[in-house]
Amino acid sequence: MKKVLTIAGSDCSGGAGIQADIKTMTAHKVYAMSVITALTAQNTTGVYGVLDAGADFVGQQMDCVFKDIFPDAVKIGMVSNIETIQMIAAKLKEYHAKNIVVDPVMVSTSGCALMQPDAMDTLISVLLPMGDIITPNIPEAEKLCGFEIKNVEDMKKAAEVIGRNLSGSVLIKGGHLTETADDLLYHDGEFMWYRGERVNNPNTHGTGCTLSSAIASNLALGYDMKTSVQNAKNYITGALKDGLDLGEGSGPLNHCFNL
Ligand SMILES: Nc1ncnc2c1ncn2[C@@H]1O[C@H](COP(=O)(O)OP(=O)(O)O)[C@@H](O)[C@H]1O
Ligand SMILES: Cc1ncc(COP(=O)(O)O)c(N)n1
Repeated sequence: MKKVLTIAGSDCSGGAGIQADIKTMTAHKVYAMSVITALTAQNTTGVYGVLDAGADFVGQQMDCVFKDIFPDAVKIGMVSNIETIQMIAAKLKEYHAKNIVVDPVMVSTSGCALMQPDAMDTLISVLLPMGDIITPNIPEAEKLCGFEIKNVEDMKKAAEVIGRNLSGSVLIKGGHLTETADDLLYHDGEFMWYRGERVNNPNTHGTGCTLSSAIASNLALGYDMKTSVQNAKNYITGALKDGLDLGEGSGPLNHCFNL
């Protein structure tokens, strides 16, 4: 069985973070492991509290995982502070982790900050360059490239600017555009569009976490980058189309729609 590790924050309401990641990985029939960076008290309406696990304890969890059940792929989500980011980067290097997917989580779908503002530079300079692929949404890509993204042309420019200093691929997710849900991959100097049917579903809590975990699962299963992104895109579209409607705010997806 292939094994995938998520390094992310816990979402007690089960729609995003570690919980979304484990459900997605399980639906892909890979063995899921988790290193928890922070506990969040959140639900579909907002994030009400964050309790950091602390860099040392994150490092200890990573030691336990990598020394025993070595993952075939690693997905990184919410990492809220500088020390934790540095610890994760050091451990990924120490253990020669492979198939690294970095989702630069900054703000939740409900609009709450999940990363301390002063951690941005460390994320950009230390963690993003370690990714085989990074998966910013449009607001995150805007922060990374420094200009506004209003249309698909801007997405291309942003992908090129963000990818310039990285050896891995950049996937800019188009979920925040209003007409389409097309994602753009910048891979080995080439652009590739993943055209997605825009699903009329306001319940998008955890879409980014789910997509990045689906990519990591596909990489672990041995698919190449382009195929992994396509398979993950098909999975997220299916999970959205299933139309689960839970909670008062932007609800979670049905991760098990295909089982
Ligand atoms: N309404 C929608 N219909 C179809 N796909 C969507 C929709 N909203 C988001 N997606 C897809 O979900 C994935 C996550 O994108 P996005 O919501 O932009 O990320 P994030 O959750 O990080 O903000 C992308 O593949 C995006 O195209
Ligand atoms: C612990 C945690 N991690 C990440 C997100 C972002 O979720 P989304 O996938 O909707 O951007 C979240 N709301 N909570």
